Amino acid sequence: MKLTLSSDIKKIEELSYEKYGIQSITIMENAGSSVAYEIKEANLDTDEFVVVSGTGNNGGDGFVVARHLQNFGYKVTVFIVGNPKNISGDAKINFDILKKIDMQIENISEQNGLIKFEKMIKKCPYIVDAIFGIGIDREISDIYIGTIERINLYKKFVISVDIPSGVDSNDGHIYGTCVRADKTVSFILPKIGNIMYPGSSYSDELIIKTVGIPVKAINEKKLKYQIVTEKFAKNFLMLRKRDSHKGNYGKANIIAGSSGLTGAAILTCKAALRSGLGLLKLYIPESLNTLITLSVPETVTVPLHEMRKGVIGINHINRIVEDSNSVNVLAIGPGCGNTSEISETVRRSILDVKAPLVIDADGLNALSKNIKWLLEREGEIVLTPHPGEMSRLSGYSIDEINKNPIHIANEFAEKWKVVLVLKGSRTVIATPDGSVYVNINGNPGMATAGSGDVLTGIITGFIAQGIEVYKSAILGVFLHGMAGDLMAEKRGEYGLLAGDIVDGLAYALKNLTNLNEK
Ligand SMILES: NC(=O)C1=CN([C@@H]2O[C@H](COP(=O)(O)OP(=O)(O)OC[C@H]3O[C@@H](n4cnc5c(N)ncnc54)[C@H](O)[C@@H]3O)[C@@H](O)[C@H]2O)[C@H](O)CC1
Ligand SMILES: [K+]
Repeated sequence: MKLTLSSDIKKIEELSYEKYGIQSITIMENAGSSVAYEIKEANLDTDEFVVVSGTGNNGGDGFVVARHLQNFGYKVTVFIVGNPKNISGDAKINFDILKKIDMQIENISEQNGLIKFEKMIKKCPYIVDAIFGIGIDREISDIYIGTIERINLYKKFVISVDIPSGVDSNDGHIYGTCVRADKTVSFILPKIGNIMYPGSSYSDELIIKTVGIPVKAINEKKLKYQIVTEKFAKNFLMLRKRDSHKGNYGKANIIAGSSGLTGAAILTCKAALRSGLGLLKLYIPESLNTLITLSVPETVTVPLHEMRKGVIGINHINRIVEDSNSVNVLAIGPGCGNTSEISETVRRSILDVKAPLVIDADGLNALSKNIKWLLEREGEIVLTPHPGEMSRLSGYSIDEINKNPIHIANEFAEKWKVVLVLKGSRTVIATPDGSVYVNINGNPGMATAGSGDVLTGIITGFIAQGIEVYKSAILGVFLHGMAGDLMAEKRGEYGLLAGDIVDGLAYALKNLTNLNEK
């Protein structure tokens, strides 16, 4: 499902009005009535509702909701917040209708308005939040703060129009305070602020309603962001033919692990194997070889003589590069340690390995000191940073990255021509052509040591099988989250281990392939 900026929505609405002859008042009517029907069908334990309207078009939607609720037999009181003189356009038309049908209208901004409002919502804690929609553009102040804080204090049920008031629809940040909604009815397509944190956490449920905008208008607007859904991801899976053999499922080389960090190598290999690839080769310091072969017997290991204990010496790089030019993918980084050897291995792989690369963890830390190596890269490459690694790669602070991961991932992927998997509560996959995919499954239990190693393994495994690189990244992130959700269902989030995600992968893949067979 596509994801929008407020400018995208405005462009789509403009196209609909100017090119396709749709009347904006019709869209407002459809928007407001869709919210009213959502309330009616929820069969809430009330026959009374309070509608809180701002003075913009979100407020206009609220006026339409009020009229439809009255028609459904609800007792409705409308509270305006802001100066009613600012109400204009379609909102004004609907405001004037309310006055003509003797709707109970109060003005919170008037003397004692807030006291009246508080008294009302104590009696009737069922509220429609139509204060701000995609038009909010600054910190919330004075009377609006008082209104929103009272809504959150006394509410029994709040339904937000388009987006909870206080969320920035373009990046999900909060303008100081925000309505906490039980439901949000958004229109046409979800906004980034509906999906990204913290905005996404201000509504328990999100419903998207088409409100009469022609599909032609939506398709005419090139939208670069989209949500990863099961329907979207499962199409990337390769079906396994009955008469196949392991050669059909590709080969991957992995450089991972060093003394004290073998767990990362084990998790990455197990995850790659669980993804269904044919043959996996792990380059490992020879002193760690026994441990690895006991832990992951399905992996072919290449024990390499160590110049320094527990580290792969640079004397092996030519062999690794040569080997890797005859496999489907090379992954570097999990548990490699921050050494000059790994840095040289990353450099040579970027420059000389034409097969797709997956670089994670310590491989990223090496790259971040020499980002210009990417300019000499010929083959495809996937980078899988968490915000800390992304900060070192991009120069943005971790706070900036967490505030706007979509924009920063998009900018970096286009600039450096990489597939970027920016991990987080909403993992973002950005591609060199400027497309951005937001994954919305997964759970906080997955924020655990080794979870990133598992993701690297999954993505590597899918590339090995011949799935396009960007699709492998999307499918890998989706399945990683699906596996984590399946295992959290069984074991809870607190006790979730990265190894559980590896176990969950098999079930997640089974579920997804069953869906494909239907
Ligand atoms: N015809 C249409 O455009 C339709 C829009 N839909 C709904 O309209 C909202 C967008 O409206 P809204 O969010 O109210 O934005 P506006 O620009 O109309 O008005 C906002 C109003 O508030 C002022 N403002 C912004 N931030 C603040 C603040 N922090 N404090 C105080 N005041 C603030 C701003 O200056 C404007 O004056 C959209 O979400 C839909 O719900 C219909 O659904 C479809 C038709
Ligand atoms: K709202």
